[in-house]
Amino acid sequence: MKVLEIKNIVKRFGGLVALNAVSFSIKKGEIHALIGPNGAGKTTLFNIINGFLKPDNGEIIYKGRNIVGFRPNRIAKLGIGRTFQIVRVFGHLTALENVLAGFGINVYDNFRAFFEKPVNENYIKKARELLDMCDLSEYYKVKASLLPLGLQRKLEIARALALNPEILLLDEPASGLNDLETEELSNMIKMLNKKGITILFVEHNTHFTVKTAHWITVLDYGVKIAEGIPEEVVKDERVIEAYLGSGSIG
Ligand SMILES: Nc1ncnc2c1ncn2[C@@H]1O[C@H](COP(=O)(O)OP(=O)(O)OP(=O)(O)O)[C@@H](O)[C@H]1O
Repeated sequence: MKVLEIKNIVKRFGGLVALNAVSFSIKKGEIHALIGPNGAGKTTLFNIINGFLKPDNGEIIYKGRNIVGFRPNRIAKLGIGRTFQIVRVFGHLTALENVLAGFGINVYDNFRAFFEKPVNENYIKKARELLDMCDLSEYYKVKASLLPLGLQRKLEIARALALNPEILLLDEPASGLNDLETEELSNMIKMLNKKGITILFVEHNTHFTVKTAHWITVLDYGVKIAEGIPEEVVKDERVIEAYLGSGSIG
């Protein structure tokens, strides 16, 4: 069953066609990777799915409706969460406060209210559960800026989970992580997926991608050039050529 359909998406920046009629769909319960050389259009597509950018053409179908034009907050509330290429945890807040902040507009009237209102015990309990799920329980009192990058990425995921997403978009989750952190993150993503969360991630790390994803879609210069199971996609001649041409094999 399709949970998200990307249909004929076109995005231009001036004369540059960043996405040229890209179509593919994400099945419920899968871990789907979106890969491609630098400048292929991956982040642009993420930003379109999340409502940060509006495409020039095409539709994003979620829960039976076209969400193009919806604001990012509305899309997040509908069930599509995300993390960013450059980690965006609140460095001056503790790990627990970061997850509490993730409950966001569902709990607080505005961001200031987060600091002014005493937090309901139930939300603290729920936030501790999310930290626990992301192997962060022992760090709940630690300021986010003091955590190593691998844990900051997990924290960003824990915060995104606060909105109870059906689909989680992860932008280069393994970027900057060492081998051990990368493996832990891969295991965590698989565990979240087993709990029922559909995952779409963008990644340059081929090893991580092949190990983690069930299905891979490949973009090159804004065009979908291949899709399939990891073992087949990495052998696809068009894919190898695209990466060799760019000089950046993951
Ligand atoms: N706001 C913008 N204004 C102009 N051009 C842009 C903008 N955002 C992206 N582009 C261009 O669109 C193309 C696709 O960029 P995008 O960041 O989506 O690629 P990517 O596949 O995510 O690359 P990377 O792997 O390097 O992050 C690139 O040529 C980029 O320079």
